[in-house]
Amino acid sequence: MGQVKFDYSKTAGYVHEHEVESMKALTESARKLLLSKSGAGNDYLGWIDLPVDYDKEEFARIKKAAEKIKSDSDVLVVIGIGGSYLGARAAIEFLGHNFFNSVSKDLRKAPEIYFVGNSISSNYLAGLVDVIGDRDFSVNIISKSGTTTEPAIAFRVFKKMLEEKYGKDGAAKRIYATTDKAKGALKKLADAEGYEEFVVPDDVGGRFSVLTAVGLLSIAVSGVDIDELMAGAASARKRCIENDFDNNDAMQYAALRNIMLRKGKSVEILCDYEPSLHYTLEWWKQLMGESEGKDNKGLFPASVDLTTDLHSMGQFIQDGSRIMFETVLNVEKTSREIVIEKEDEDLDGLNYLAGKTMDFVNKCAMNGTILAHTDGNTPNLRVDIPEQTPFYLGELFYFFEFACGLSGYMLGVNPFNQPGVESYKKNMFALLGKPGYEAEGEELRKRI
Ligand SMILES: O=P(O)(O)OC[C@H]1O[C@H](O)[C@H](O)[C@@H](O)[C@@H]1O
Repeated sequence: MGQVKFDYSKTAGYVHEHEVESMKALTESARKLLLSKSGAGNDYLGWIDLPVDYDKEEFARIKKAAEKIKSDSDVLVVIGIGGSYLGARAAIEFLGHNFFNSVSKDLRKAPEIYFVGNSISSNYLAGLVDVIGDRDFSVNIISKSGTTTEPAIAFRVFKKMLEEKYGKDGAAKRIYATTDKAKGALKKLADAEGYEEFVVPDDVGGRFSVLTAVGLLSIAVSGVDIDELMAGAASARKRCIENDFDNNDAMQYAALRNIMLRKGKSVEILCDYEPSLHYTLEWWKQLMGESEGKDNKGLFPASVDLTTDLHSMGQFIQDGSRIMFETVLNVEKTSREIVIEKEDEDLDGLNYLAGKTMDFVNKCAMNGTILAHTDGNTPNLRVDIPEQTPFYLGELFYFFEFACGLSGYMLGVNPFNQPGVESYKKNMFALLGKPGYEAEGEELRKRI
């Protein structure tokens, strides 16, 4: 069986072995800090042991709830933002049909799944109401804090819609609340209304929560084997915590990221060659961005979908400001093959590809691009994913989480807080006239 692997061999002309060598001690001390739970943000390290130490009773309840939703709903509405949304969406897109919500139910074998409460767009929300129409649906409202504005607004709308359709009691049986075990407005509401509740553990921050009920319920509804997902994460965990640097992909990746930053590369672009990985990149951006972007430091995490964006951003990556490096997610074996056929008249000039698979073409594009960008002084790292299966996705999630924790400590920041996110919220509340923010509101309005 393969495994998710990290490869930095293509940086050979740019990063020297002695530079990697000199990072080993720092990477090892960051790992010690993580595993001994003695570093900054050590209240939020529950994700480290999660794959082997999770609430089995709740896990079984998640599976049961998923079966119920599958049996009584045509649509599942998942309400959440940031860490309460991106992991589930990443997993469902990585593992599901590329046109998950559009294919027939026979192919999908699950309800349609839509994400909402991740913006404040009334247009988007109203559109989703149209999509549901008069069909049966359920709601999974997810908020660790239980007080985030975007999901709270969306929940009001879908809660009312459910209550009008099924009555208060019927609606309560279709609402699943994933939140803190004790505090927050959502917890209070869920208790009062009698919703089925799932817990976001205190010591797992939002962006590290995909393998808790936050991600697992909707992932299970989509038909994914969540035991396999956890097994993959457990297998990556073992390597991350036990192996030495030379056999430790997460340590090597963390080291290479920090070498790049120190050499003046301030942007890391994560690249995929499969549209179904788009949200994996989005999940990664929150993970890295919120963990490292603080104290005026950090790599800016960006992403491109390839080859799509080679026709838009490719010019800049090849030839623009030399501020970035790339990390390519390489799916080694495609889930579905298409062979390019021969045509009698070669009008489009493609007969030289006859008999080749589309994936062969995709891989040639990838390898050619890696070399071209490297030659253009955009160094390339690569993460190899054997196949798009739950097991390997579990490995991938854990690999990135562990590397993120290491990399943040090597940078000298607390990777597990996000104080900067509060500034916009404060201004928004002040402008909205939220009680308690009156004076700030007056000041801000003068500046608009
Ligand atoms: O789950 P919630 O408490 O609603 O939080 C959702 C998201 O919003 C916040 O503003 C944080 O910056 C994120 O880290 C978090 O994932």
